[in-house]
Amino acid sequence: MITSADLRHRHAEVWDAAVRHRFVDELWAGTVDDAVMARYLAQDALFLDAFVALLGAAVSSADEPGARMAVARQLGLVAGDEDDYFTRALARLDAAGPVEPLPPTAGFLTLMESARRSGEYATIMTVLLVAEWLYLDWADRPDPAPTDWLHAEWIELHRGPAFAAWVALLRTEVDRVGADEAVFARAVDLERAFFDAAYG
Ligand SMILES: Cc1ncc(C[n+]2csc(CCO)c2C)c(N)n1
Repeated sequence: MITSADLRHRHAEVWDAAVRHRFVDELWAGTVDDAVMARYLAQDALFLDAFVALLGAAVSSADEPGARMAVARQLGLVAGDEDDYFTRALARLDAAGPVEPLPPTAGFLTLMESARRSGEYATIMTVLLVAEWLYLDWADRPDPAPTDWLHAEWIELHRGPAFAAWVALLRTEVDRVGADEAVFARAVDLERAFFDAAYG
């Protein structure tokens, strides 16, 4: 069975392009243009809603009580802290209005909906794994944090021991039940395209 480590290795080129994206560099440097940050976060709010639904599907389809409880705990966290950041960030950027999904967002919404409808725990967990692991990877730089809370908190939400433990759980689960490689590759492509789209 293919492991999460193999998958990341096989798709390293696109993975690394996402993790070292201009958006990530600028976020760390605290120099992301407000218009770029607003476009990114408005799209990510759409992403996040489908992501919460997908976490619900993972809770529902888990084949093991310990894993179900761990995913349910994470679902509660996402609905709390992360939602609070979006509310404050979008208000500050004057970007709280409704937006249409750009193509990478639409691609993610389709991928997540199809995983959710499949009810396949392995497929659902593969999408969650890419979304969380790739974010942990870019947020885990040793660089000093930017000073503006708008940038610093977006980094803080994606690193630290609790978030790393959640990613470790996703890897363990995907390694246990078997990853869906096509879904993994599609999700990595979409992560890179999602950063590109923030630049219009
Ligand atoms: C396009 C896109 N991909 C991945 C994430 C990462 N992510 C989604 S929900 C969440 C909360 C923690 O479980 C995290 C880290 C994102 N925000 N946007």
